[in-house]
Amino acid sequence: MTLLSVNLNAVAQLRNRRDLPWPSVVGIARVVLDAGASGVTVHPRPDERHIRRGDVFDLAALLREEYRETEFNIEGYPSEDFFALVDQVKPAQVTLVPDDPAQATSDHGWDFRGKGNFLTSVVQRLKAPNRRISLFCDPDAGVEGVAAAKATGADRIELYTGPYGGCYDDPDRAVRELAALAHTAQAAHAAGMGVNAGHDLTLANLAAFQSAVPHVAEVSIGHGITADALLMGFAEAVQQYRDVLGS
Ligand SMILES: CC(=O)[C@@H](O)[C@H](O)COP(=O)(O)O
Ligand SMILES: NCC(=O)COP(=O)(O)O
Repeated sequence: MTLLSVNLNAVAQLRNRRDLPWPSVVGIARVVLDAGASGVTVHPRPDERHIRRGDVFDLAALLREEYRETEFNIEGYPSEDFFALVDQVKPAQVTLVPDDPAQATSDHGWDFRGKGNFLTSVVQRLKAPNRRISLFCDPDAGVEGVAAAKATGADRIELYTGPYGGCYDDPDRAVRELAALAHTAQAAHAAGMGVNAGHDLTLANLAAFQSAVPHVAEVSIGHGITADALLMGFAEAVQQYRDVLGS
């Protein structure tokens, strides 16, 4: 069984088109949590192109007051602003990504060997009771990359599934991407690390991913499920993704 955390970035980006409060990020969070999502994910980027700091605090209050059994996952680059936000919000999970502020989206995992000392100090600074630290991880990190990730003291890796998601019109490459993801997931499990996954997962590619890649505890999905929700609504979309995940 793999849990589903719904990323609300795309909802916030739609809201930001106008100086108006809808669609409501908190309102959609309620819908997806009521539909059985295990939590919500946000990636507050420095330019606030989608999720704003206020959204983070509003969502933290919602989960603390109304959805105590669910998890808040905050993604971001470990800047001083990010540390301060995490200290104030105290999410259940922090997912660290090596993103430059100018990046259009997250498109690579950490260089665990080259940034090992940096990540070790960051993980130690973020460690707290009831908080999990996850590191964004390239699909081909393999045994050596996972060993370097483990050495930082992080709890989990998050498999970057963007290259797999981009194979929607290339089934042969999709098989190769899944093999790399499965190898790294197996290595993480053997090393005693938890395995998350995310980026460009969709209803169309999730079943093959779920069949091929072992030990995945949680997927965080935003862009694809939002596209589906425009057609079927978020409650139905969450149910269909959960049906595939068995959660
Ligand atoms: C880390 C990752 O792959 C996504 O969670 C990220 O949140 C995508 O960011 P954008 O929604 O800004 O593309
Ligand atoms: N960590 C991946 C995530 O939260 C959502 O990524 P995407 O589904 O919006 O590509």
